[in-house]
Amino acid sequence: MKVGIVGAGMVGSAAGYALALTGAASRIVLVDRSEALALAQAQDIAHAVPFASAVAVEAGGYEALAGADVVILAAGVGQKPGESRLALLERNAAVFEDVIAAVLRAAVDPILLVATNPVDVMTHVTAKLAGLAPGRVFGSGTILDTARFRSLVAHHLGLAPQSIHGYVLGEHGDSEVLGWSGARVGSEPLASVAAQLGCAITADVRARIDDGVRRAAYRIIEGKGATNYGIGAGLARIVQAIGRDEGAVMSLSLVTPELAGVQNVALSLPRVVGAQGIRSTLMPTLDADEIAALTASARMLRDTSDALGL
Ligand SMILES: NC(=O)C1=CN([C@@H]2O[C@H](COP(=O)(O)OP(=O)(O)OC[C@H]3O[C@@H](n4cnc5c(N)ncnc54)[C@H](O)[C@@H]3O)[C@@H](O)[C@H]2O)C=CC1
Ligand SMILES: CC(=O)C(=O)O
Repeated sequence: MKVGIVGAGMVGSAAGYALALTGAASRIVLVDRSEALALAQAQDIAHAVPFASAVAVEAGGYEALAGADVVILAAGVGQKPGESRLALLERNAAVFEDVIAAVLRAAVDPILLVATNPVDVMTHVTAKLAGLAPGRVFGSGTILDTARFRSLVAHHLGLAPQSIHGYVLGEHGDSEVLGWSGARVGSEPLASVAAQLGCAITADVRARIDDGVRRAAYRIIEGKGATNYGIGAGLARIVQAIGRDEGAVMSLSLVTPELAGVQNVALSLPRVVGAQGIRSTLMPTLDADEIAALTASARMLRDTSDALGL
């Protein structure tokens, strides 16, 4: 599978590296407005290939995206310390005006996978600019927040994150909703397992994990200026699910016709991913507080999209 990556900075290069290590792509093309950066990243990733899987890694202009099955969009600005994702919207929406047109001049009917923040509204911007079939334009959404949630719960219980099943929903950002009520460990409800292991999820534990998920990006950006490894791995995992036509369930952002009375809003819900992109959505079972929080998140995103005329 040929995968294009537009934006060869911290996120784009981490995605390329993860794709090379996992073998989720057979060909990776990096494109950036800085040709020198794209070339340097491609060469550096290519030097990992002898230790990893057989994948061709190159840099090029937009024309090099011809034949790409999936194009990851990671171009634009990231947050400065203390800055919210939504504060990036105007700058990154302007970048996408040019980027999406250039991608679609080269690649025929690709799947567009948006990582640029604020990822939900940027997914909506991309869907509108691209005009591709629903399901072929979607965002990484809360895949990273879900990974953070699973990691922190796993750490509290002393278990593997792979055995924790639960999703973060709504915005990839400050209004996101941790789906505590539906979270399970193996096939058992989280609260039951936590009690059996003597690691109850008290209000304090819950607040600490919520903060750890919701504020992770702010803390990491304070420390190293960007986040990249988690999202890079998440993007590669999504590409893998597309390439293998897996039917994997992941929390991803898609323009959703209606949620809790809010129309036409891009946000994350559990989505089923296969060769054609997102093939369906699974409505999660939530408690009353979670429904209220998800509705508020959807309304906020809809209001933000309104401001852009989406
Ligand atoms: N969805 C998620 O979970 C995450 C999203 N992000 C977002 O990903 C985006 C990229 O972040 P970083 O890689 O850290 O930033 P970065 O600054 O390291 O890389 C961005 C790259 O985009 C390129 N670029 C800018 N305008 C362009 C254009 N018109 N055409 C082609 N290339 C262009 C720049 O030259 C730069 O190399 C940000 O919006 C950031 O907030 C970051 C982490 C997680
Ligand atoms: C930057 C960002 O969106 C994240 O790490 O969650």
